[in-house]
Amino acid sequence: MKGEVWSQMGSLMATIVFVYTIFERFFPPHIRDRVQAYTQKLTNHFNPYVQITFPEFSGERLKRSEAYTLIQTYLSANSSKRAKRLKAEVVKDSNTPLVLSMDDNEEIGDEFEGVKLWWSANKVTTNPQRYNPFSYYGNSDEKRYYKLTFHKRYRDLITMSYIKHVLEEGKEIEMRNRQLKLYTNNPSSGWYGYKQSKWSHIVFEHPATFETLAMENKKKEEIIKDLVKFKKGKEYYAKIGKAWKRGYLLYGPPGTGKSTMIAAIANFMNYDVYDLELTAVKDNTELRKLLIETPSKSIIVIEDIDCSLDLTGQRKKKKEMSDDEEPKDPFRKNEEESNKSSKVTLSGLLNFIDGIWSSCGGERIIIFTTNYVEKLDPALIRRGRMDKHIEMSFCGYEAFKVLANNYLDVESHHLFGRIGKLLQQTHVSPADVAENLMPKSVDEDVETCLQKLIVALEMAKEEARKKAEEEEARLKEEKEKEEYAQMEDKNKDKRKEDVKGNGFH
Ligand SMILES: Nc1ncnc2c1ncn2[C@@H]1O[C@H](COP(=O)(O)OP(=O)(O)OP(=O)(O)O)[C@@H](O)[C@H]1O
Ligand SMILES: [Mg+2]
Repeated sequence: MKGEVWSQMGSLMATIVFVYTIFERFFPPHIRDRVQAYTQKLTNHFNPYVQITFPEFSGERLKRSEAYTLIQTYLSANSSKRAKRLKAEVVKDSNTPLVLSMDDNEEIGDEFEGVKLWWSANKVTTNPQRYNPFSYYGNSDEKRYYKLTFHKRYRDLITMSYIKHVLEEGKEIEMRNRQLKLYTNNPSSGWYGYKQSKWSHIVFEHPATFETLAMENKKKEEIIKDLVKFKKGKEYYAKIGKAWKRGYLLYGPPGTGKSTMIAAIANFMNYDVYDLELTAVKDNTELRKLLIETPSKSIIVIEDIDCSLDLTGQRKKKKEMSDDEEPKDPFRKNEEESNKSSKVTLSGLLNFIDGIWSSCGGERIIIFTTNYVEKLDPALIRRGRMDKHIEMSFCGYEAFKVLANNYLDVESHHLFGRIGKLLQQTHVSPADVAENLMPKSVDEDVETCLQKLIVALEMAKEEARKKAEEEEARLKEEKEKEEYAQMEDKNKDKRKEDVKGNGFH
């Protein structure tokens, strides 16, 4: 309350100044100036406290001040336990539906590096009679502001470090509490229409976490450590002179959890996901425009990179073929023309990943997924571009245990041993295992589900065995055919030789 006492003292001084100004017309100007200077000095002498105000709406009052909002967030986190009168607000796009902040005319203390300071929430009503029902702000003459009071001895510390700390902390809390979003790129034909933007979004509510992700523990921990290091790496990246970004390549057969892993990363990092559909991007310029709009703390995802445009050189071949033919159908011609103009190239993409563009915004993760890592251009996946290659493989015993825990709430069971052995002998994806573990009716208990999985695994094993046998038979047949052909060739040659020999004699 010390701050409040001094601020009241300040108001008293202000009143004295006010009284002086009423009488000012009775004094000649040079005496008036002197009196004012002395009053100011006197006030400063008695009041060693400095006050800074942060109004809710500054300037044209069109936009709520960002500083005010961040201070409110910071104080909400710190004040809701201490302040006695709180204000509850429903905040949009937040995980916490109700945000508590201190009410008008409340004051709370804070401490920074051992220095005490006070925050108060204030409101002034300049013209209480005038009420504007059309105003966005309700009563347009009601002005709110936060007031920070501290001893003038700490002026530098507070203005240089504390306020920065409050704003950063406020931002951090805001990021933590916000709802994640999943963005997808709009086709460029609609970019310039009414209210259209390059990306559209929905709330991202995927429940996947690293805990529910089925993969070997060692591998999982390695990825988590990598992510934590990246998140804390702002100074490090600045020091080594690299853009603050990291690239992951997730590869593996279908249903092994690549998309699930992306969701787990987004939830873990608390980043928005930008799912980039390359086939809807016309050319490199558009690609650049899209990527430049992705902000900090985001994950840019390009799924099935091997199927996206001419990154692997295959689409290019198709285009070259269609150049020679003259399409008869006018609609087809249009389609082919748009295909021709679809020119997102590997170098365009690499330029973004590596180039100066990538440094705009900072703190970004780029994830590519593919089912066929061997098809990708080595330039795309070399280290430095894709910093980490993560193989998502078939379901092993450890992964199965995670799934059993997720789907059936069991950590051990007498059937686990048998399942472990079968998993060693087969190649099934976690998606297939999960499908069998999921109870399909209320009568299915743990035992039934595990038995169901055993049957499925045995079938998969049998199928794999049959396939292997068929493959072996096919190879054997091919070899026999080859040997037969070689023998035939030899016989032919021999016959020719014989004919030649007969002719000479
Ligand atoms: N490793 C895993 N951990 C937990 N669940 C998994 C895992 N792999 C697959 N699943 C389950 O299987 C479903 C399909 O997995 P997901 O979509 O992540 O596979 P994917 O590797 O992206 O496949 P695709 O290559 O076809 O895109 C998911 O909804 C999830 O429930
Ligand atoms: Mg997928």
